[in-house]
Amino acid sequence: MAILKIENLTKTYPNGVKALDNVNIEITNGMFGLLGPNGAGKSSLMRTLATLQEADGGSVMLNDIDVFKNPTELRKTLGYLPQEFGVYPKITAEQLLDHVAVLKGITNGKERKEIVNYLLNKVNLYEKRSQSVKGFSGGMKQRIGIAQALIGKPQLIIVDEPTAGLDPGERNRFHNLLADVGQEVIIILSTHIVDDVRELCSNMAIMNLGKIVYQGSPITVIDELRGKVWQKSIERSEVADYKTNFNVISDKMVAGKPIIHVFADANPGSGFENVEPNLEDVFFTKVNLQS
Ligand SMILES: Nc1ncnc2c1ncn2[C@@H]1O[C@H](COP(=O)(O)OP(=O)(O)OP(=O)(O)O)[C@@H](O)[C@H]1O
Repeated sequence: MAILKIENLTKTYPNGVKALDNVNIEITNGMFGLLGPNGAGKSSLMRTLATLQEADGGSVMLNDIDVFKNPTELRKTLGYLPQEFGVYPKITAEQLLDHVAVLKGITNGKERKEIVNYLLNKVNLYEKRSQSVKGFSGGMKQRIGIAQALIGKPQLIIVDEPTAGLDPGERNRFHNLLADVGQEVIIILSTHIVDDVRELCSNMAIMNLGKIVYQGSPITVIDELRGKVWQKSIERSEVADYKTNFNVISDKMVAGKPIIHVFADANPGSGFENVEPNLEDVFFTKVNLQS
């Protein structure tokens, strides 16, 4: 079983932005969701774990590998799918995987061919292996991206905002693929899409303004909110007033009318009804009410 221990991680950019503010997380096998709004610091954390940028302080251990002291060791066992997966203009799917396999130190040509074919099949792109990756759809690009991340049997796989820009069908296929990669390794899924985490992850953390504001299972944190989320349909002109007078978690338009969710220990007033909390409520409670 793999364990990733992140301790007291800090990073302040030269412009003064504190992107990582004493981050502590422990992650074991399976899919771990890192949820946060844009600018929360997720990419900074992912890039630091992938040894693409240095932290100012703190430590990261993957089993007995000290990631900052021994980045080369970490890279041997890392699969990384960055937010923007850039590819060379003319390269085919097969050539791309072969190239990454060379970079990961698989020097034997026959072995490389076997791995490349296995992965092309696994991500359902074998038939497209001779096509230029540049012309792939968003979903196909993400699947070839995960295939390259799987080369070399990594213990830690990091995927940064993998479903942004995918249509629902592509998103589904990508989810199935991630779930299929299995429970053998640590997969960190960084996203601002609450549904991605709800559907895939047994453990998660919520990040905001460089800090971890929650870590645990989605189910536990939903249980903690039970009985405390109240819903009311109001007029558009009333939204600002309600935001001033109540702990409004979120407001959403349903059939042209705003429906607000309010956080309160007891019924906040007439017209409110208690509703079953969802992960989106959790996310907005942690992000909006604590910052
Ligand atoms: N190279 C950099 N120099 C200066 N500031 C940066 C740099 N990279 C990120 N930031 C800032 O650090 C904060 C965290 O950014 P980061 O990209 O890590 O967040 P994020 O949660 O991944 O957001 P997004 O989903 O938008 O990528 C933001 O305020 C961002 O503007």
